[in-house]
Amino acid sequence: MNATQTPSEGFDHLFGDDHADIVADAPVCIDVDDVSVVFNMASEQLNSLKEYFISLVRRELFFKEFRALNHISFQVRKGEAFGLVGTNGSGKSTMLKVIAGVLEASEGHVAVTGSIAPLIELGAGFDMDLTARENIYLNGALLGYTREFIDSHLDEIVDFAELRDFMDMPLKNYSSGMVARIAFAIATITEPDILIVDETLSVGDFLFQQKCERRIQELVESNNVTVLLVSHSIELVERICDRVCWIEKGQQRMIGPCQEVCDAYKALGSS
Ligand SMILES: Nc1ncnc2c1ncn2[C@@H]1O[C@H](COP(=O)(O)OP(=O)(O)OP(=O)(O)O)[C@@H](O)[C@H]1O
Repeated sequence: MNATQTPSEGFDHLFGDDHADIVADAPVCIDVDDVSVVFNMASEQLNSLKEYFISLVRRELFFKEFRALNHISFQVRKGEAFGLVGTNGSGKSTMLKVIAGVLEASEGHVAVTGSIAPLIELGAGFDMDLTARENIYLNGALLGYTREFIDSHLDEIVDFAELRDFMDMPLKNYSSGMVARIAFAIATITEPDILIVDETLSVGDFLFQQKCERRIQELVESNNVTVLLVSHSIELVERICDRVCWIEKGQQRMIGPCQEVCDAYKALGSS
């Protein structure tokens, strides 16, 4: 399937390996239908908030439109591991934010069935002044967990993150890798319907990255959890994903079986 195909066309024959075959008949749980995202950006370079307001009051401030996503369409089935690849600034995170409901599409629609655990922006859903323990409850509540549920799973979360000695330290004193550990541990303590993983894992050390990858693989193998993965590690995408969508400079370049799309994407480097 290429960028010009509609999402409902030519879908089923694209699955290659065993896991992909298993989920090929599952119901669609993410339907991205002709989505565009347009950002308004100030057309002049303004150096301070003061300059901005003066220009605004004088009606001298003009905006130009920037299309971060241009008519993107794809469907993801329940239990599928779906990757998004593309070079820097191509719109992958923007796409994830629209799916997670953090950002509204300027045009088109996204329909999502099920609960989402979004690991998109590191620290989103956390209060850096609170301790890690307090943040586990705060972030857990945002993911829909009750206090009783967190109480009974706290040890498991802390053990997975391997940060038992740091639970009463404010999160602002954590390194980015430590924040990622807490965020990943909370998000995957149960099986969310949809797990969205952006570059969150890249700040973790290699041991923690391996642990997260194993956990993601377990969730994928359960056939119940849909995983949406954005990573610049093409090897990680190749290991985890069934299908991949390549978005380049806001345009949908290619969608299909993981290896096929990854090979085409990697060929960018040799052209
Ligand atoms: N709030 C915003 N306002 C204006 N432009 C934005 C905003 N958010 C993103 N953009 C722009 O949209 C484009 C796509 O950004 P996005 O973060 O989705 O890319 P990406 O593919 O995830 O990039 P990377 O691989 O570097 O993380 C970029 O040019 C970025 O500057």
